[in-house]
Amino acid sequence: AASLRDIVAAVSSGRSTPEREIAAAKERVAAADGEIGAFLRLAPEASLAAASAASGPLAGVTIGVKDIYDTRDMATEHGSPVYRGYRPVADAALVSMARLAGAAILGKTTTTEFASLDPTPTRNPRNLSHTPGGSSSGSAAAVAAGMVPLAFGSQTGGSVIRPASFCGVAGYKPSFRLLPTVGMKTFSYTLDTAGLFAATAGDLAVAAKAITGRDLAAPVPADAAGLTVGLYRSSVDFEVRPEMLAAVEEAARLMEGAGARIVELEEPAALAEARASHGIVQGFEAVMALSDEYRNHHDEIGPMVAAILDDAARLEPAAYDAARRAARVGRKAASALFESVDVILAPSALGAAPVTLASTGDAMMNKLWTLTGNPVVNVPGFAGEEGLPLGVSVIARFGRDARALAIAALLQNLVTPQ
Ligand SMILES: NC(=O)CC(=O)O
Repeated sequence: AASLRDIVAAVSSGRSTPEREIAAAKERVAAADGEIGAFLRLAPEASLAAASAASGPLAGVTIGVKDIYDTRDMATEHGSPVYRGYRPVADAALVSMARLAGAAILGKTTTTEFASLDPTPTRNPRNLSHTPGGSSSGSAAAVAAGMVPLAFGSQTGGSVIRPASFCGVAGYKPSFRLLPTVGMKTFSYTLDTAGLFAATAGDLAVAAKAITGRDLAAPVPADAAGLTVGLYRSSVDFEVRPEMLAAVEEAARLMEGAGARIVELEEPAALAEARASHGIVQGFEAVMALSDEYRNHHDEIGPMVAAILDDAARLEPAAYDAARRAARVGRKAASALFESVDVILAPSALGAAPVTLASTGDAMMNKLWTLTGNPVVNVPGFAGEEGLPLGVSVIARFGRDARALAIAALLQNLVTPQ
């Protein structure tokens, strides 16, 4: 299927029209989604007709939106029976901004309940016996299957970068709060981050620029001359499968071959402690954010999210405050890392997608960077066992999203030359 940039070029040149792109996307969903299950529902014809007449930098670009984002024209159920049939009055901010940029919100994609851990029925398009990852399961799968060129996800632990890695697509977890989470169901209000999926890092940059109006589509360097790239050695690398460690090494070798200086970065203790504090921050805030659902619908919600809330309900405020202090110290340590390197390379997941639909995998490789708020881009194209994809994360200093996207695009060009 055509990439986002191909569609934008075709529509702006008159070779295609938004109406044709929307019809083609609907056909792709009808043809592929029966066995994948990425979409929950498609937008009403009136909305798609309005999008067919839209103009703007994303005219003709169809988007799959994770069903924790409010949509004015479709039910928004948060992956939960508690919200069955729930109809918001207004679009979430990011949805509204995408419509203003001319995009067509094609439909809602599956999410784990409240964007936590209870898996959806969605399958990995690369191998249907494997999980697509979570919590943005349908968004990653819809892009990986070529149904839509762009999808919205979110990350509180690893819910953009991990499914992007499992499904072999580019994923972007922006600097914390770069994209608004207004109208997106809250799980943890100091962690929840709106994110994007597309075929390539270049497509992500064009989408992010069009939606935000920020100059996030910086020119992609022809080579890595002058770049210093940190090869991150975390305190939990013993949990990473050898094939993923090899993929990160390959990414470093490719960058070195393109002129980068590679330096090994041992994880500072402050970042190991910050990673260990993520669960306490996440759970304590989720018990408050979901207080009504937890108390009035406890027996209806999924067993995994219920267990997380049961555990977190026992946390004392002092424990949460200590975890927040560790997070703040971690953010300072993360900032110090970037005094010596331009970007960091690290695993996007512990390995390839597990051969199960009963779990969406483990956020171990992602949750630190969600907590520190650094921009992360998953670069697909590394090959794991059984032909399953592996992704490598390009991580930049907080606020340097254009740099993260540009260097990720460079790495992607090295991994899979265009
Ligand atoms: N929402 C999340 O990020 C949870 C996960 O990593 O699966």
